[in-house]
Amino acid sequence: MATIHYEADLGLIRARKVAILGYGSQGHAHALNLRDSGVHVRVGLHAGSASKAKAEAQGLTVTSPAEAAAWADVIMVLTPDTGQAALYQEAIAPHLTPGKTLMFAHGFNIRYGCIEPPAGVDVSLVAPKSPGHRVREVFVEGGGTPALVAVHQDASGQALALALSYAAALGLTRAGVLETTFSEETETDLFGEKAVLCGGASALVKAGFETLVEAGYQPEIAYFECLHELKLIVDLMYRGGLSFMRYSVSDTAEYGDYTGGPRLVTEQTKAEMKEILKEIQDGRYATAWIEENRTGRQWFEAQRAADHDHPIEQVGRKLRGMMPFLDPVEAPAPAVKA
Ligand SMILES: NC(=O)C1=CN([C@@H]2O[C@H](COP(=O)(O)OP(=O)(O)OC[C@H]3O[C@@H](n4cnc5c(N)ncnc54)[C@H](OP(=O)(O)O)[C@@H]3O)[C@@H](O)[C@H]2O)C=CC1
Ligand SMILES: CC[C@](O)(C(C)=O)C(=O)O
Ligand SMILES: [Mg+2]
Ligand SMILES: [Mg+2]
Repeated sequence: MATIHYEADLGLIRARKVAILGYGSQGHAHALNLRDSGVHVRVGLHAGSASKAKAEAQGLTVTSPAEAAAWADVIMVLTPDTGQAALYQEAIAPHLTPGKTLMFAHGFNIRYGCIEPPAGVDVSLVAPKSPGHRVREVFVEGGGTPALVAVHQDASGQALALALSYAAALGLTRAGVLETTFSEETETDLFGEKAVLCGGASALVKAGFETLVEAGYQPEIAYFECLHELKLIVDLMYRGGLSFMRYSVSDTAEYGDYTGGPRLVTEQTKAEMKEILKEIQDGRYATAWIEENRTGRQWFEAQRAADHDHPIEQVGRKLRGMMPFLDPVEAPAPAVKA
């Protein structure tokens, strides 16, 4: 049974100075939620950072990552995973004196041995099971998102209590903070995003859309059927599990669920999921991703560019533009053209 924390002593984190390195999806949410919970926060950003103006506009103090790391008792690393090892060497390690705490929102660099902190510091992880923008929005609404907590090094004997206090300041204990290890967090997170949440879901949505459009149906209908309505269906699962979704949809849809699902997600699909998990566990997947970044991310940027103007994206932009109540947003244009 998982150990789940719903309470923590906020006083511990309020008594520390916290540096948030990075101000992207997670960084802005952590910095703002901590600040609103009465914690002393500074943001560390590299020279020329596009995020700097946003952080300053929110009233946050922004310095270089090295200055923030030198100032802080707790250093939370919220920059992209594959750049963290270099940032650690340049800006964090020189200031990681005994008694400080190094924190992550994902265990990648510790799990795969890219960062090896010195003895004498605490190393922990608070990993929201949520995109950063929701971590902020749900906190502002008075709720919280679930999260995982893990300790890699406990020099002070207080590493878990401090990480839980940090999580509470983010609102995460309102939903539950599950104790885990860096390995379990890293491997399950990489598996979930690759096989189900991002890889699996977007491939399913695109294949459904393409099947309908190639058969001559209108792209607008295919968009609503395969992308827009998926959110509404997942919302039912989110609130009441698969059973409530099946209760809310028609019996005809439920019959389609039982007859269609197993034809698409077959034993072969599950065998591929197991292979994906094995590659994550033995480090092949992490090595490939680190190498892709080291060699300039050409393949990655080409995938991003190709999907940016996929027909489902073109028709989606037009339809969302007619529904301002959805609060439509545009992702930045890809760095390269398709
Ligand atoms: N995205 C999510 O919701 C989740 C992310 N995580 C983890 O959180 C961490 C951060 O990911 P995410 O929030 O997606 O990252 P983003 O890509 O959204 O943001 C990265 C931020 O880091 C800044 N940055 C880049 N390089 C440097 C540097 N050298 N020094 C200082 N700042 C830098 C960027 O600035 P600029 O853009 O101005 O260059 C940007 O503000 C990762 O470990 C990730 O695995 C965990 C759970 C969910
Ligand atoms: C599902 C993707 C994620 O793991 C997350 C939002 O939890 C990420 O790395 O962004
Ligand atoms: Mg995740
Ligand atoms: Mg992830």
